[in-house]
Amino acid sequence: MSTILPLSLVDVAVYRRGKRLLGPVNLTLKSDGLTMIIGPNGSGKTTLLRVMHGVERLSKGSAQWSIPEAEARNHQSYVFQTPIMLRRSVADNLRYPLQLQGMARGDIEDRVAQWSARVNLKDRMSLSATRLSGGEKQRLALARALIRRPDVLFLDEPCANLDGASTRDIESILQGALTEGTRIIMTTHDLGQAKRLASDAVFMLHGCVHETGAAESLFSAPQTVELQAFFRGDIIT
Ligand SMILES: Nc1ncnc2c1ncn2[C@@H]1O[C@H](COP(=O)(O)OP(=O)(O)OP(=O)(O)O)[C@@H](O)[C@H]1O
Repeated sequence: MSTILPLSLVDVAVYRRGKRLLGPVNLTLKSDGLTMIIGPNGSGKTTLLRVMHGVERLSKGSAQWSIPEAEARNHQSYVFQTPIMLRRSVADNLRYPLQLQGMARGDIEDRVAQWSARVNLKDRMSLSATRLSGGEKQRLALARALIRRPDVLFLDEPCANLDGASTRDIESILQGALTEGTRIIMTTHDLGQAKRLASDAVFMLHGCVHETGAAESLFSAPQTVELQAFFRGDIIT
């Protein structure tokens, strides 16, 4: 169970060059489960995720964890759509976040062995991470994010460029992390994935939270005509 949640966004807005990218957003994230952020292209999903992670400057409002933000940052990991690899071996990529934390060498090696097995990269450990396939890179990115045991994991479209088998691998790693109590907040364009993984969902439209709720009710009985249209696959303007 997370220690840094809930996260409260109060009247948050982000403007860039006079254009409103987000807001006003009022949203509270409770302490467990997987929140899926869905919505059409350009609706503000990534901006919302970045606001939550504290890497997007707010033009208005506040985003507050249950502990001071600087401290809360140490308990979060963020995985990008296109994984960024260190130009080093797979093993070194896994060691790196633990070295930054100042963990003892023996403990690092134990943790690295554990995670290389969990994400099925054991036989790739000495290979340069840049030579991995797309699916392997994303598994490594996830392992590198989870190896620190963050309270909260943010993921921006982690399966966007992956085939079915790789997507299944990623979802199974996420299910494992959820079972261990990691709080996950992610975006996806894949409604099937949203239904498979989400415990609650946030539907973004034109930079605002248009509808939100428990996944079960939101997917089976969307309340707004816009979300109904989105689920039908209509173009929403
Ligand atoms: N740094 C920026 N400066 C100006 N405009 C930006 C910036 N970042 C994003 N935008 C614009 O803000 C809007 C919201 O973008 P965002 O990436 O959050 O949407 P999204 O829902 O994640 O989109 P997609 O599904 O296409 O990834 C878009 O119109 C985008 O073009």
